Amino acid sequence: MYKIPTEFIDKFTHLLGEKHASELMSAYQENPKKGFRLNPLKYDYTNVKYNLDHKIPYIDNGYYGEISGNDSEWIGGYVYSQDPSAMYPATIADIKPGEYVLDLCAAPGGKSTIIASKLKNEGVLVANEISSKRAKELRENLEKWGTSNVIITNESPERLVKKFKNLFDTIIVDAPCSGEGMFRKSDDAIKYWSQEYVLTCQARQQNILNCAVDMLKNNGKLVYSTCTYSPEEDEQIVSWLMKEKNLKIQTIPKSQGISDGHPEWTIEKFNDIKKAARFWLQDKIGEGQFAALLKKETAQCINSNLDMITSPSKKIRSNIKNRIQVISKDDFKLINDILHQFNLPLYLSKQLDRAINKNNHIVIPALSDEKLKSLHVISNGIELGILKKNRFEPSHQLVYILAQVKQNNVYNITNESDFKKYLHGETLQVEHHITYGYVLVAFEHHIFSFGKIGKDSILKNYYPKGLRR
Ligand SMILES: C[S@@+](CC[C@H](N)C(=O)[O-])C[C@H]1O[C@@H](n2cnc3c(N)ncnc32)[C@H](O)[C@@H]1O
Repeated sequence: MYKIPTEFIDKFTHLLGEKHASELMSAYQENPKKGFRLNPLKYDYTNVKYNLDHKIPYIDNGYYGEISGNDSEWIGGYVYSQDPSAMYPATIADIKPGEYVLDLCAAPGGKSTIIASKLKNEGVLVANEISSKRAKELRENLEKWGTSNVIITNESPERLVKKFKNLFDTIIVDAPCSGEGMFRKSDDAIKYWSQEYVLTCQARQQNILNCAVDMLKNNGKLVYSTCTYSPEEDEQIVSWLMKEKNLKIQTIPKSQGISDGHPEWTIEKFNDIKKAARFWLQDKIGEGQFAALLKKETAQCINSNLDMITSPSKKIRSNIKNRIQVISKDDFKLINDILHQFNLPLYLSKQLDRAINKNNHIVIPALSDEKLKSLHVISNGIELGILKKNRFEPSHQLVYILAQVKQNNVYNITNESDFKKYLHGETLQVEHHITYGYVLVAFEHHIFSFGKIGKDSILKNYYPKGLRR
């Protein structure tokens, strides 16, 4: 571990006093606290090999413990590894199915996977990430989670706000920060720390939040969180949101070990800043975290552009029709023949008539393409598969969605060595299998791929090349 900068130690000794600062500095020398969450969107999701005795109190399906990236649970998207404190911010807005939610700084997807679990495939989640490299990881994690109602964008907040004024019920800004709560996990966070960097982060956070507030609808909820301790990036930002943006801070549930915010670390000293939450390392419940919930209460009723998004005008509708190929009767039969070899989640069956053909990719969009025009959209809703000469090939994304309901057409790999071979891209010799054609492939009952069994009893490998290991 890198040496913690003296300037940082002095700053927190001044803020916390000798005793608490020294407790914090000692806690930096201990091992990070680990946690994981099970995925309630999957069928039989508690059927995992982990010890579930140590529940994290504030989060559904969250547990203290460690998982491995080689586990079938991880590979199939049945579990997500996450710092226990980092699970907290996405729980405080009490998101309900059907809401329009924006996760503005979303990669790698820790908060977005919680939001998707809460939306239960109803409503819309826009998961945005400014870095294109990190946006790819976000997509992989959200697909594995089995999300159907998500739009992944790779955009700056400034460009998003032009499209999405006054639209969202809830926005999460899990802001880029100086990472003082991550010193145990990341040497880079220590290496890059300086007071100047804290102030750079503060300015960036204000820019992001300026856009976020404009994208919230009246009465909308804003979650602001960081994994840092500096008041400049935490309480002072919340104070600025209250004073300059007129947002109202809300009471949030705090289980044992979660501390209050510090009004005395701001100029305005609003007593309500106490409603914010802090996770101190010395309280041993997770890594460092700050979170606050605020509400936008504007006097006048602002028209949201939600209507335009959900039901495009006649003119727009006809433009969309011109650009998107209608699925022909024959193609629809090809698609249906494959899909109906599996059990479909009810919401998917109900939406099949919304499927469109975009350059032979069969997609059920979460939002109309017209509204997303000019944004860099990485994915929008569900891709069911691709039409190739007189056949339909189901997409890998569909695997994770089908895993939400009980499936019968599954080939269960029975030993770890074959599991590894399949992940590597090899074919397998199957025994005693009566079905031919597409099957879902599982290990330890965790579905993670499609495969295709031929008359020669060979299971052809459909695990995507980009994921093979
Ligand atoms: C703390 S991380 C987000 C973690 C994520 N919410 C999760 O739970 O997995 C902050 C993210 O903000 C992104 N970011 C950096 N600068 C940004 C900016 N100016 N606007 C929006 N996002 C930015 C970073 O690329 C990073 O992925």
